[in-house]
Amino acid sequence: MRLVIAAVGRLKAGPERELARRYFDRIGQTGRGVGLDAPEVIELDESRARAAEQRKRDEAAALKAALDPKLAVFALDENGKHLSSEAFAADIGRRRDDGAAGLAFVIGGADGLAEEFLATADRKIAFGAMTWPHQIVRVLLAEQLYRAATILAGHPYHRS
Ligand SMILES: C[S@@+](CC[C@H](N)C(=O)[O-])C[C@H]1O[C@@H](n2cnc3c(N)ncnc32)[C@H](O)[C@@H]1O
Repeated sequence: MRLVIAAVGRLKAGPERELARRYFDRIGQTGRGVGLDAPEVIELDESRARAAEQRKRDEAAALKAALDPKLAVFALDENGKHLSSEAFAADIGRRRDDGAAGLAFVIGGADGLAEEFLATADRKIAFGAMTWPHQIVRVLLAEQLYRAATILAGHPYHRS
């Protein structure tokens, strides 16, 4: 099953990019045995519109255009649902078993994701109630996807 990370904003060369890449590589290795592909990353430029609402609308349109409509959309949003790592892994496993084409995990830019985009997402997931910078969210997501792959594989990385 495809795993796509779509982000508004580019991750510059540096520690966050390196760490996310390290987890993506590990997902490629562990995921192979449990039917999960190595994540594909799509990075989109932030809109340069003057008004925040317009920037969010532009970014939502760019995300819609960039995402394969066959993918289920998991929006990362601080107002989303708090999930345990086991529940996150179980959801991914269920969708894989149901024959889903793939999942797109969407991270907003400095203004966040537009309400209209969030309203059409299949799931909204929060990594806690606090607001994180998109670079950190990408690393958190990479680690949780790796953890999910290890949970599905029965690998001892995750200890509950
Ligand atoms: C800097 S935050 C956006 C800021 C915030 N929405 C606002 O308008 O002040 C950038 C992106 O990181 C992700 N993000 C930040 N905190 C998060 C959290 N606690 N849980 C999940 N995603 C988060 C979301 O995708 C968000 O759109």
